[in-house]
Amino acid sequence: MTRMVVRCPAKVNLHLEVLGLRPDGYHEVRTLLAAVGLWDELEVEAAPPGVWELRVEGGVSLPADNTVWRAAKLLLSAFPDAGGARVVLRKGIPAAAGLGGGSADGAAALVALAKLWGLPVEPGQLVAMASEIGSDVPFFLFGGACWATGRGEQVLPLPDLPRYGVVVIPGQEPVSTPAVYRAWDEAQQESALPSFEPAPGLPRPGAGWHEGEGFFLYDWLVGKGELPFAKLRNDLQAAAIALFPWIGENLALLARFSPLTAMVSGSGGTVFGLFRDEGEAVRVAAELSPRQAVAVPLLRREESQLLAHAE
Ligand SMILES: C[C@@](CO)(OP(=O)(O)O)[C@H](O)COP(=O)(O)OP(=O)(O)OC[C@H]1O[C@@H](n2ccc(N)nc2=O)[C@H](O)[C@@H]1O
Ligand SMILES: Nc1ncnc2c1ncn2[C@@H]1O[C@H](COP(=O)(O)OP(=O)(O)O)[C@@H](O)[C@H]1O
Repeated sequence: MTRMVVRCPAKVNLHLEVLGLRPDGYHEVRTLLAAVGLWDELEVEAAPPGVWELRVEGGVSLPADNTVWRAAKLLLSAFPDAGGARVVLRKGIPAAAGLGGGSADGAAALVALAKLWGLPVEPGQLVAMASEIGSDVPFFLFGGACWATGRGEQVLPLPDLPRYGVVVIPGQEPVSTPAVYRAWDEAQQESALPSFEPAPGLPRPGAGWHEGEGFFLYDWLVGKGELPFAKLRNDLQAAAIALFPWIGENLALLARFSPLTAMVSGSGGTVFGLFRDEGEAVRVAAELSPRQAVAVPLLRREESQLLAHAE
């Protein structure tokens, strides 16, 4: 294999609980992540050892230490003789929007370069490298719908969701994830809640797990019901809106169309609405078009497998 093109999907957080600030500076979260059909494209071509070139297309300029380069560095430090690469990253996913584009690119770079260089990477090693790149990166190795805990890097794959239609409004300016988490911290201090001490591996009642009720996705998981739309929420939403009031305005616009649920994705500024099917999502997006709204499908696991799209 000397050349490969991999498509990298975006994600939305259908549910995001923030449990508290951890001693390591990250926040303990529980989140329902779902891959959606909004894509970046990563093209990798084999080159002699020592050659590394990355061209980014799509009007976005990325930091030198971007997620694609970080993926390559991790592989090269584990396999120093792996080789070189010429890479083109075509950005279709808006950056710093809560859609996980950088994380998807990092995961795609790991799998594409490992394949290109023929590296014997163990699955566990790949997941460990992914979590080193970023908290949301392991999710993209699994795709579909996943429940993620810890700082978001501990991922449990879930069954595919029904074919809901999603309308996303990406927003008008980049939103910094650390700034939104900091705003969440400040809001907690004002309400004088204690900070969070993680006890890894132990389910904690009160978040996702409702005492007496069990895991709040249980009925859906065992095929006994719909997603619990009324219980889905994003704990970062208020902080994101406080920093960027236009996020709240976009949310209000979506709410007019009676979605099953509508919320901020991750730390924003994307807001999304969930609709019964793709046809309804397409009609809503057409009415919201001045706000750059797009209708995107929720992807089945099979459709969001990174290598499944390799040419
Ligand atoms: C909010 C979420 C929800 O899925 O997504 P985005 O809005 O970024 O897409 C994630 O928690 C973002 O994950 P990700 O973007 O991978 O974050 P990382 O690169 O690991 O961390 C960037 C910074 O965000 C903060 N951070 C991130 C994850 C986490 N659980 N707690 C944090 O406090 C920290 O300040 C960290 O230095
Ligand atoms: N491959 C990449 N694509 C986009 N942004 C990247 C990438 N690598 C690093 N970044 C940096 O990560 C930040 C967050 O990007 P992104 O993953 O798009 O958003 P979010 O974390 O909100 O989902 C960007 O502002 C950018 O500086």
